[in-house]
Amino acid sequence: MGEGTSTSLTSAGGSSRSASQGLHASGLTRRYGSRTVVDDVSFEVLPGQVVGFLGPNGAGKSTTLRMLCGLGRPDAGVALVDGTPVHRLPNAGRVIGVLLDASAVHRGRTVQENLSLVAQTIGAPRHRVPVMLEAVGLGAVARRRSGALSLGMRQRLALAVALVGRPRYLVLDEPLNGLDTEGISWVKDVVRGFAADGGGVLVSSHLMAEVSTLVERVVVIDRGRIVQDAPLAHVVMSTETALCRSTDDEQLLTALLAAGVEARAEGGALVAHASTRRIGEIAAATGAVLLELRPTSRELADAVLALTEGEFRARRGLDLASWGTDEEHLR
Ligand SMILES: Nc1ncnc2c1ncn2[C@@H]1O[C@H](COP(=O)(O)OP(=O)(O)OP(=O)(O)O)[C@@H](O)[C@H]1O
Repeated sequence: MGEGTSTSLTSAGGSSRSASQGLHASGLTRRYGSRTVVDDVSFEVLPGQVVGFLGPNGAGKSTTLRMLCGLGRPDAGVALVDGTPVHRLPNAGRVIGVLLDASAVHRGRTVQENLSLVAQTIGAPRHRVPVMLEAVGLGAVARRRSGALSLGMRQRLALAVALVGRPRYLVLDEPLNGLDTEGISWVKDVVRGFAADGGGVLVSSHLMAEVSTLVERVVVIDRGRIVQDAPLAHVVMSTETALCRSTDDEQLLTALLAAGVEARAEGGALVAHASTRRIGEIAAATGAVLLELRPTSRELADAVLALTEGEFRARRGLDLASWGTDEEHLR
């Protein structure tokens, strides 16, 4: 693949894959004083995957991402990149593209200077700089001081920084913040294209609706511990609400209500607030023949809230609204 060609936004991922390939967090642990803020965290991001890293404020996402990129040393555990401990990589910037803090640019330097500095530091070819600036839509402001950029433009510059070395992996902390609708859709396309070319992406975001249209797997962290690591489809599958149809829905509805299950007829089926197992048992006891029984899906935000609810309950004064809505985060 030629450098600086029309494939400039794509990853350097290859088609052959060995068992050790991928980004692996293995038992990562970080303590601040007596507090363990990341506790024995393990998960992986394989080439070609886009994985969402989700959790409430203060859950330990950024701390984990920093360790994964080699920017923070764990107190225990190790971060592996294609089988090599990240801190042993001679030039991690060419392997992992990192967007951790879009405002971490030299505000007095121009957009072009900032990107050139990074390219020089990680040994990326000089011609990648103008190519990347054009690719992220900053070609026209290349000579503008970075401090004068809008938040959305800073995000684009940060993405250019992450991509300039044609890495195999991307680690993106809140890459959608500050972007308008077009910008969000553009970043998502970049991420999808990167993964389609064999790169692996780990992305953290509070914009659940956006995440749910981007990732194929979800890792949820709460109070420093992984509470879920599963395909998106599995995570959004509700364990509390199911849809069912039987040869006699009226009889089944009566039986469900009699058993104390909240249920209603809807669109030629029954929607019942119980597990599929419970509904199956009630149907069997009634002698109803089930034609269909499946869990319904729910919003990703609701699923993650359900997984991390204890945290919110524990924090007085901070209710579920502390997640905010997508709109609030976009403001
Ligand atoms: N340098 C530090 N010194 C002490 N505590 C820290 C430090 N950095 C982070 N923490 C604490 O570690 C915990 C995890 O923080 P972290 O930034 O990783 O969470 P997060 O999930 O990224 O949160 P957010 O969604 O708000 O960005 C928090 O309680 C935070 O206060």
